[in-house]
Amino acid sequence: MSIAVLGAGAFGTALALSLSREGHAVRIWARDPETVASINEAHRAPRLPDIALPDSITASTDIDDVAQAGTLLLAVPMQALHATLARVEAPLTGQRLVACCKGVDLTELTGPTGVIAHAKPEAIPAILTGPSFADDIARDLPTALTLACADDAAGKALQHQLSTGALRLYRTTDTIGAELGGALKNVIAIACGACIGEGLGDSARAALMTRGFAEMTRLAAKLGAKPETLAGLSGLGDLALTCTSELSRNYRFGLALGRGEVFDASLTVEGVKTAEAVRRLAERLEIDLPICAMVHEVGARDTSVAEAIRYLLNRPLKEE
Ligand SMILES: NC(=O)C1=CN([C@@H]2O[C@H](COP(=O)(O)OP(=O)(O)OC[C@H]3O[C@@H](n4cnc5c(N)ncnc54)[C@H](OP(=O)(O)O)[C@@H]3O)[C@@H](O)[C@H]2O)C=CC1
Ligand SMILES: O=C(CO)COP(=O)(O)O
Repeated sequence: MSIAVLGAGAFGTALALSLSREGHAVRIWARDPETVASINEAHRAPRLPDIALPDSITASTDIDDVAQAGTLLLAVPMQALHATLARVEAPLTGQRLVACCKGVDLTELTGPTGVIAHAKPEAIPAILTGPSFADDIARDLPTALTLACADDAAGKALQHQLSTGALRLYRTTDTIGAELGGALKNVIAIACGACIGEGLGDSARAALMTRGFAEMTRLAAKLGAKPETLAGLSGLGDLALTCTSELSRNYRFGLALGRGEVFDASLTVEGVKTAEAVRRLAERLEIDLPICAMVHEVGARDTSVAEAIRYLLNRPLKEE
């Protein structure tokens, strides 16, 4: 079954490259004609500029043409997913739509598989998520990810189709758990970056990671996810990576907040809008997610990092 990627950013291009090494010819849809020309003529993607692409990776601005592939990897930012799917006019009956984005949609308050199910009910939704930097995948470094699909037969087929020599996929049917882990870890990574940027130290970061994980599992349990999914690659695994590495844009965004520096607005930082969506979800479900709430306020510049930390430290003492 053929594979195509919607979105010519760092992650979509890295996945295309990884699959091309297994002999797949991969087509990429990009909205920008200059990006398409760069991929087809210079064999470079502007958002992954240091890596040369093989001839077997080609690009087009014609989304309906690219979207004919049996497996479509959806690698646009979370808040652009619905609009990108809406651009595809032809029905996607029985096609496997694999979300590669991390977040919660601000309009629908669902993760990417919910958005896919709503926008393209005739397709099979899945999500590929877990600890991986695009650059590592592009350089063929060892990586392990979670492939979640409620349809287990389709999930098995995708696991085999998308695994490569360096990219090892584990499988689950728990799409809610997989997508919430990937979405929420970005919010906690912003908190951890802000903590280090403010000079509060590694002990405080460990506390934020642990209590942040408690918030992740609390929300996930309320939405019917399995606890073991949150404890796996898509949850704890990605939390560990993103909260400790300066390669993460979410972590670096937090660092800039803590240091009072300006951050490059052209970079994709999923945790900001996810924090807002999660705040709304928490209010709707009547659950307490104080770290996520503080990230939302600090990201919106309503509260300073120092005030947010003071608030978290002064909450009533309770059992762990
Ligand atoms: N980079 C990474 O290491 C990883 C990223 N991810 C996830 O992958 C997703 C994409 O991230 P990444 O590839 O890094 O992001 P990039 O910023 O590198 O690229 C984003 C891509 O989406 C396109 N895009 C942006 N806005 C829109 C829009 N409104 N409509 C259509 N296309 C749009 C961009 O086009 P243009 O260039 O024209 O702006 C670009 O092709 C995110 O959810 C991220 O969390 C997951 C794992 C690892
Ligand atoms: O999701 C990622 C790592 O798993 C990439 O993190 P950033 O989006 O913070 O760069």
